[in-house]
Amino acid sequence: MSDDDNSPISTREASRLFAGLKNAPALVLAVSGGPDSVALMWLMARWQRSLARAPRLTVVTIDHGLRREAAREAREVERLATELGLPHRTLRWRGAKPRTGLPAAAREARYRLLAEAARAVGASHVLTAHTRDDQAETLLMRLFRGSGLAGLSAMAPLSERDGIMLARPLLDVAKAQLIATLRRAKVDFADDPTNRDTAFTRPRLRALLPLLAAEGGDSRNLARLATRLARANAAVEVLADGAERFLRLRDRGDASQAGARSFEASAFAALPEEVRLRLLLRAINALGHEGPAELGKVETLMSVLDQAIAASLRARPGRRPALKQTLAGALISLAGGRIQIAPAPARRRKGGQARDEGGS
Ligand SMILES: Nc1ncnc2c1ncn2[C@@H]1O[C@H](COP(=O)(O)OP(=O)(O)OP(=O)(O)O)[C@@H](O)[C@H]1O
Repeated sequence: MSDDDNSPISTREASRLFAGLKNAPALVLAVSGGPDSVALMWLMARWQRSLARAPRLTVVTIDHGLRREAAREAREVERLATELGLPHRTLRWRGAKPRTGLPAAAREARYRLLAEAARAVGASHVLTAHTRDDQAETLLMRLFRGSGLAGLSAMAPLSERDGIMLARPLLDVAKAQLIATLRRAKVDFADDPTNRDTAFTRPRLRALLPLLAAEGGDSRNLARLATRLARANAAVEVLADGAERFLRLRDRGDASQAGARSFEASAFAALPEEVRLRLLLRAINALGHEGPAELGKVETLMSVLDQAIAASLRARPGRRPALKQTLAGALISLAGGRIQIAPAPARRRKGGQARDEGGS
C-alpha cells in the first residue's frame, strides 16, 4: 500500500485493492455510515464506473436497534448510496438482545444478516471496510487474552461463511488514508460514539495505540506481525492435515464407531504438541454439541490425555488405565490403546429428563 498514510487512495491503487473481485457477479457492501465503510462505498462506486463489465453492487446497512441515531444514520447511507447510483437496503436486528456479550452478539447477527442479503441479491461476496488499524487492534486484543497462533493471525483478507465469501479489501490500508480520500471527495460520514465508549474493550485499547506507536508498535508493524503469524498458522494447519491422514492410514481394521473419530494412541503421542492439540480441537469442534472448545481447556485435557497415554504404554496389556472426559459436548476416551472422540450423551436434568444442550 501507499507509503504515505495520509494520502487519498488513487484510482490505480483502488483497482489493485479490488482486482480479485472483478469477476464476481454481484457484491454486497457492508456500510455502517462510519468513515471506513463510507470510503469503501465511494471507492467501489468509482471502481465500478471505471470498468466495462463490473460486478453489481448493493449497499447494506444493519440497524442493530441499539442506538436511536442508527435509523437516521442508515437513511444517510441510503442518501449517499443513491447519489452514487447504488441500490441500498437497511436490515434490522430483531429479537432479544443479551445482557452480556452484546458486541459479540451484535456482530454475529450482523454477519448473519449480511450473508442473507448477499444470498437474496445473488452476491458471491460481502465486503467490509476493516482497515489496518482494525487489524492492529484485533491482534492486540488477542495478544492480551493470550490467544494461540490461529487467534493471533487476526482477521483474514478472505474467508467463507455459510457459502458466502467475506472479503476485507482494505485490511492493508490505514484508516487515515480513507479519511483523506473522503475529505478530498468532500463526502460526509457519521461518527459512532460507541467507538470511543470506554465501557468496551476495543475503544480502551484504541486509546493505547498512540503510545505503542511511539515505541514502534504502529499499525503497520502490528498488521505485518498478524500476516506473518497467519502464514505460520496456515503451515501448521497443513501439518495437522498431513498428521490426520497419517493416523487414518494406520487405522486399517480399527475403524471408528459411526459418528466418532479415533486415533491410535501411540502414533498420536509421537506427533508434535501443537499438531496433537489441533487434531483434538478439530475432532471436539466437529463432534461436540456445545460450540467451539476453548483452547485453554483443550490444553488441559491434552496434558491429562498425554499422561494417561504414557501410563497406558508402560502398563501390561489388559491392565491399561482408561480415561473418559467430556469437553464442549464431546466425549473423549482412551481405551485399548486408542483415543476416541464422540458426541457426549445429552446431560440429564435433576428430574431425570434429558437436556439438549444444543450447539450455538
Ligand atoms: N451497522 C453496520 N451495518 C453495515 N455494516 C457494518 C455495520 N457495522 C459494521 N459494519 C461493517 O463492519 C466493518 C467493521 O466495523 P466495526 O469495526 O465497527 O465492527 P467490529 O465489530 O469491530 O468488526 P468485526 O465485526 O469484524 O469484529 C465496517 O467497516 C463495516 O464494513
